[in-house]
Amino acid sequence: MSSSDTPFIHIDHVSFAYAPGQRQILNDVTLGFDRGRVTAILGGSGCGKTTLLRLIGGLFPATQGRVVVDGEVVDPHNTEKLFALRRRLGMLFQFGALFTDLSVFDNVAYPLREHTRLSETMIRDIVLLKLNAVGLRGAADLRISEVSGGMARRIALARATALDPEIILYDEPFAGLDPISMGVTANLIRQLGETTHATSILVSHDVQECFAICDYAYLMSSRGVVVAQGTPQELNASEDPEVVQFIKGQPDGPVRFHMPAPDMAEAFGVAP
Ligand SMILES: Nc1ncnc2c1ncn2[C@@H]1O[C@H](COP(=O)(O)OP(=O)(O)OP(=O)(O)O)[C@@H](O)[C@H]1O
Repeated sequence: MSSSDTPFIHIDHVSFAYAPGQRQILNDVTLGFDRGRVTAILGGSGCGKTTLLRLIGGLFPATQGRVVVDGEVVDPHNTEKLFALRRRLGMLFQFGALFTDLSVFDNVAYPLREHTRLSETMIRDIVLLKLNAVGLRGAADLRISEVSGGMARRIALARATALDPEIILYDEPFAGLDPISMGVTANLIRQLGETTHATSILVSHDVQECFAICDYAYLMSSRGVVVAQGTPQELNASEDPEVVQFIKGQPDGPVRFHMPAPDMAEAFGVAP
């Protein structure tokens, strides 16, 4: 969050557990997302990044605190408001989640057919425009089984932006991609944000890809707290050992590689 004003999307002192008595995934976290900016939420596996996206999308209520989008508190129990919020959201799921039995064209057309009453001629024009924006207009008639992983991610991007969302949530957009496809996807996320003025939030553990395209980033830890935040330049310059360890991908540092576990000898039932 670059200013002290209330941000467009505000996660305000949120704590969260999936069920009463279960492990607290988020512990009093506060994050802000400015309108029209690309903000990254970084952190190791299981630290609650996807959970944060679920709270923004109203899939679960915060246990404590509140999630505010454009001045409205997100309330999963208020179906009408939730529906209105979801119309403003585009979501790129981990690994794309395309319909494998549909063509590329039909995948991108899907949200338009589901959520609008546009004519097929209009839908065709929009789909081709969206595919063109990701460089895949020529692939419209292919089946999903015929496209590469990198292409699939771009098709998923075209689908996520089909309804011109104001907010786009990206869950691990670089997972499983080769370095070239990663770079292409990263640039597309930036470009789509710039051309549509969407507010983009991406969760990832690919630090350098995110730093290349984001305006601001939060670093979460496995304790379910925000350990650092700032522009990529600020975070790159940080001397905080936890930040340095995460950014440089070092195995040793304040964050332990091994989860707490019984002694090896004890676990294997052999005498020490
Ligand atoms: N529906 C659920 N019910 C109960 N626990 C869950 C549920 N979804 C996730 N969790 C747990 O919540 C924790 C945080 O998960 P989350 O998916 O938010 O992490 P993440 O940072 O996105 O991780 P990754 O990078 O591996 O996707 C994990 O320990 C996970 O096992």
